[in-house]
Amino acid sequence: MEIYFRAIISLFINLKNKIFFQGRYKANILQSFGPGFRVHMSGKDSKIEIGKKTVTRAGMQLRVEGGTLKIGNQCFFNTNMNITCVDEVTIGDYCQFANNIVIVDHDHDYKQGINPGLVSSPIHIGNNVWVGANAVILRGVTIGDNSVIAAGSVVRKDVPANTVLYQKREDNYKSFQ
Ligand SMILES: CC(=O)SCCNC(=O)CCNC(=O)[C@H](O)C(C)(C)COP(=O)(O)OP(=O)(O)OC[C@H]1O[C@@H](n2cnc3c(N)ncnc32)[C@H](O)[C@@H]1OP(=O)(O)O
Repeated sequence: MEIYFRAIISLFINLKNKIFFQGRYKANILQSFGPGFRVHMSGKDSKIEIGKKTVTRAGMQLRVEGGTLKIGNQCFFNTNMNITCVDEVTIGDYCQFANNIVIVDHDHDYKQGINPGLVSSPIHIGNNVWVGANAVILRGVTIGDNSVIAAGSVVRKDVPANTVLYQKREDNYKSFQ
């Protein structure tokens, strides 16, 4: 029952976004958007394309300010997924995203003093990529097909296809008794 309810809500969300953002928002009608799915778009060049059968849990936020965001078919986004795009972000088919993931394709150009501009570069995520909880994917990164990003990683460099990225941390235990 819930699946049909979600499909109907998603249809309305798509319709609202299509009317509001006109040709700049394209999404297949077959989606299952969770509560709090939000699209923010500013700038006439902003574009969002979403393939079919996207499933999102609560709190997915897509913010595009002059860039292009493309999400492929049959991707799953767990709670609190957050994508901010001023340049280009592409996600392939069959990708799985865990909770609290941030994808951001720009930095503040902090070396330029107060109120700096932005520096940006595209992010490309291949097909069948699994991203663990609390990962942050930074500008300029390409993640190859079938790769895994371990929970808590900050992805700053390209990840080859068919690999697991994990960033080792040391566990330290100090007794207080
Ligand atoms: C839609 C959804 O996805 S919902 C489910 C969400 N689930 C998650 O977010 C969980 C994500 N899972 C992980 O991060 C796991 O730790 C995995 C998948 C990376 C483990 O992969 P495995 O191949 O089994 O790795 P394994 O446990 O053998 O660890 C290999 C090494 O990586 C290290 N490692 C594993 N995970 C992490 C991590 N998240 N951060 C840092 N280091 C890690 C291990 O300590 C180990 O180091 P060692 O070789 O010095 O002992």
